[in-house]
Amino acid sequence: MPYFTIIDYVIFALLLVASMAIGLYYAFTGGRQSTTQEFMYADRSMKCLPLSLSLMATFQSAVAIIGTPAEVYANGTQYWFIGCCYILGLLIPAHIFIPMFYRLHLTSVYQYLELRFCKAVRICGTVTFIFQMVIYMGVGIYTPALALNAVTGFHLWGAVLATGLVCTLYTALGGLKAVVWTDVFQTVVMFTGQLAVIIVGVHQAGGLSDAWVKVRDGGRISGIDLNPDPTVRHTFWTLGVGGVFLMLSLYGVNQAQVQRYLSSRTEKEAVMSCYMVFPCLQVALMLSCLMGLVMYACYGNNSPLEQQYITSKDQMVLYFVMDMLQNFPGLPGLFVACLFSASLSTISSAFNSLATVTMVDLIKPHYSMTEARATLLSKMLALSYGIICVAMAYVVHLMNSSVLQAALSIFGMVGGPLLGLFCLGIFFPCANSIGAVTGLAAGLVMAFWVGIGGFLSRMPSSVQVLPFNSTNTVRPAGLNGLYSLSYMWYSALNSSTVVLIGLIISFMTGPTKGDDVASGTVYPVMRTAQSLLHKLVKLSACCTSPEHTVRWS
Ligand SMILES: CC(C)(CO)[C@@H](O)C(=O)NCCC(=O)O
Ligand code: NA
Repeated sequence: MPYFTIIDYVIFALLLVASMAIGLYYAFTGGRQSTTQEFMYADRSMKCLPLSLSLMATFQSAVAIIGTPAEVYANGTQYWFIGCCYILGLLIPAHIFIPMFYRLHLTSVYQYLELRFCKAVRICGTVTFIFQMVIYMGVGIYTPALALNAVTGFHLWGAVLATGLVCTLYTALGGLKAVVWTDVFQTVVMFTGQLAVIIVGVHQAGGLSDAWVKVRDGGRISGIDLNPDPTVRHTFWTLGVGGVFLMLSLYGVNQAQVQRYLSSRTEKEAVMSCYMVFPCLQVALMLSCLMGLVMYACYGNNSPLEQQYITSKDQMVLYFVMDMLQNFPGLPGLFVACLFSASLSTISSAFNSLATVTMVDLIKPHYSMTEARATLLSKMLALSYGIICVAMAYVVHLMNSSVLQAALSIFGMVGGPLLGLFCLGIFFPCANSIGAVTGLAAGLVMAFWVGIGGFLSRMPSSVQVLPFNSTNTVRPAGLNGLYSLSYMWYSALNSSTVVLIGLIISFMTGPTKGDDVASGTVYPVMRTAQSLLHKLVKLSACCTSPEHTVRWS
């Protein structure tokens, strides 16, 4: 078994110490985290560069660092096409969601649901979000610890507890300012670690051109797959189009992200930060896909998994790092720091946003309290979610699934219906509260039906039920067709279900009249389309008229 040197331990410890120091710095400077405005919204004074790095870091955890290379190693670069969905997936939040939420001056994104519908819808939204983030942070904290344990024998629960403790402390002490600035620092560590491993890996594979020949001959460079079959896991359509809905649920209506938009100094800066996520995400995606290719260049088809050095795909990256970097003391430590950086920046955002919604949406409306009291309680809430996170890690420990698919499925199954709820409110003025609640419930039922059905039907035991050789040729029919839907479509399916059912129920129970909708809570689709068309007509007239006037006058 590969081992860790003292330098590796020191680098890993430095990451935790530096993150803690940033937390302490923001606990004792500025307003000393004495108001909820500072603790939750960094006094609404953030600039766009740190915000954009933090926005990217929130949903980029060890899951992506470990899962993406494993995916690319096994199935080639098709997954890279998910980068296409970042365009619409960020433009729509930047021009529709952010301006609306910013102008409403919300205290949490779920307050929108109360303004547009009623208090009950707000609470349903909040509870759904809490459910989503609690599961996700369990995956986030468990993933790096498990990989480290499997490959180096590092104590599993020691790693979970150490990271959980440090992260909880700096989040509870330093508030959103600490969360954002540790995200910035951790992003730098994350990129550096990945880049170092890629460079050394290419070197081990015999240089760039050799590495290229190996991955090309191994068939790992995938062309664009335009197969319209929605059951194929990764095609351009599932990734580039299904992915847009995933991105909207994460970057458009997720509290962790909206909280960052709301904490920027100006609306313009909030929109800019969303734009700047685009290059950051592309770099992150590129690094993790390249890592998969480099792994293939080094191992070819003799994967350590096949040779039984490891027991699951998700241990591959760390095994590769320990295997290739044995002679570079410190580099394994740097990569482990990179893995944990990715996860720390995710769970700290989860703690802070969970504490915020619990306070703002569930507690404050029902109990009046002083500002000092509220701030103290928010810090206690952040601490409690830290403990819940470690407990969730144990729950994830009991399940057993590929981490990337697990995380993205959670986003689709719980985040998808939430996205649908917001879209129902924003784009359909006629939707009413009963429609919203029923729609959300229907979306969640659909999500768990298809999600769990799909999970069970892919279990090894049910594979044996199917006749031999027929799995590839016969398309699954009926319910099995639904169960085999690519997990990349979950967000789209579940959000559309909410909108559809929401509209049907609204019409049955009396649609909301135009005048009854609170101002600023509905996006004027028709008006925007008209003005866009108008501009387009004017523009084309401008381009063509000079010649025409010359010719015809
Ligand atoms: C959320 C996306 C798809 C955005 O590229 C990506 O960061 C990803 O695959 N994340 C996996 C989940 C995680 O890293 O925790
Ligand atoms: Na992260």
